[in-house]
Amino acid sequence: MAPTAAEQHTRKAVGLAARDASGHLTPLAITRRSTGDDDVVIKILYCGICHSDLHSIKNEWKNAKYPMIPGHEIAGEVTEVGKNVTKFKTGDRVGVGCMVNSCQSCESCNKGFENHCPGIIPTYNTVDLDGTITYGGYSGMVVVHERFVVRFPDTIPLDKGAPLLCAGITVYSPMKYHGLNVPGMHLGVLGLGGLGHVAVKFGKAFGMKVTVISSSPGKKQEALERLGADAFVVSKDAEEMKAAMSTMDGIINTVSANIPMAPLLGLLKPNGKMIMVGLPEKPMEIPPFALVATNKTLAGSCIGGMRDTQEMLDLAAKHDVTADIEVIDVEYVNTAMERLAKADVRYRFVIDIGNTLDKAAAAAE
Ligand SMILES: NC(=O)c1ccc[n+]([C@@H]2O[C@H](COP(=O)([O-])OP(=O)(O)OC[C@H]3O[C@@H](n4cnc5c(N)ncnc54)[C@H](O)[C@@H]3O)[C@@H](O)[C@H]2O)c1
Ligand SMILES: [Zn+2]
Ligand SMILES: [Zn+2]
Repeated sequence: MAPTAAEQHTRKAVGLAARDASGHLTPLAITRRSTGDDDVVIKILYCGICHSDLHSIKNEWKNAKYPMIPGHEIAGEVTEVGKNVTKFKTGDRVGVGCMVNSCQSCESCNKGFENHCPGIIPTYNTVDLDGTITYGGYSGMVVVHERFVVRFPDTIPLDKGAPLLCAGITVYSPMKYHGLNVPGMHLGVLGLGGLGHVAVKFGKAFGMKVTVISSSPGKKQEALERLGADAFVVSKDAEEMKAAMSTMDGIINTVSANIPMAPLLGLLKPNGKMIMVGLPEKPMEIPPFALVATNKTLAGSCIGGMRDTQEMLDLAAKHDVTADIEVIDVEYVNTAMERLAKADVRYRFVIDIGNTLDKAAAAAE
């Protein structure tokens, strides 16, 4: 008789869980499934903090299941593989992003777009195919079907590489599929946070002209000097916005809050495209003329498929694209969340799980 889900989940692990919409994270003992034939067991060393983790633990998308262990920018090392696994072996440096399973047989899955599968299993806050709750990467280990594991190229450090698993693929995918990766094109990056700063780096890697559009004038110098952007427009500055009107071929909109859209759509050339990747809590108001008058496109984009995620990592290695990070201890995670809510991070917090989780868990006992 096949083992029940509970019988399969015998591997002890510890994670940082939110228990309610306060989002406060504290250690929680959990179990993960024992190694299935297609599974890769990963010792998690680093996990990035995505703004989606913050939206989720605070139940801003109204779908939280507590206790919730967030984290979908997972980097670590393989410690064991199931007997059917061919892509990975013990000791490999690997990553896991926003999903850990899908139906693996629908049209989307067959085309490599597991991110569009109606049966997608996100890395946390959902129920896996075996009926158990998924827990994310703010945790010591995870067991994942090999299809949803990617390999880090040797030159990408795991700490600076972890954010590529969500922030990287989320901006890379729309650039690829909306043709916003052409040398000489003018790309606007709206919002200079975790996603935005990686978009700037990919834009430059593709040979584009990149303009950051931000509400924070204080980020101008580092956007130009450190991240290599060509120009910086302060979205609250009417003169600067006017000067930049109708100049951009595309905009990747990474802003996590509701902001007026019409002036931003005005930055696009005729036929220009704005791709939404930010997920504010409330519906957006779009004045029809802002789109219709000069044939603009407003589109959305959700992470990316597994093949594209590996392609993105390989390209990142080739062009030396990694995240600018602040590595934190587990004890600091709640403070980091408060700072992320205030956009006070340059540009991604990454939790040093490997060196600090066990100590924090022991202290909490
Ligand atoms: N589409 C996807 O697949 C996908 C994947 C990952 C994240 N996301 C979403 O993308 C958004 C950004 O994620 P992130 O991790 O880069 O977050 P982040 O907090 O690092 O960056 C968000 C940026 O938005 C800016 N911002 C916030 N409020 C603003 C306001 N009122 N006016 C102007 N700018 C403002 C911040 O200054 C910051 O630069 C979040 O909503 C997240 O949930 C979507
Ligand atoms: Zn994310
Ligand atoms: Zn599918």
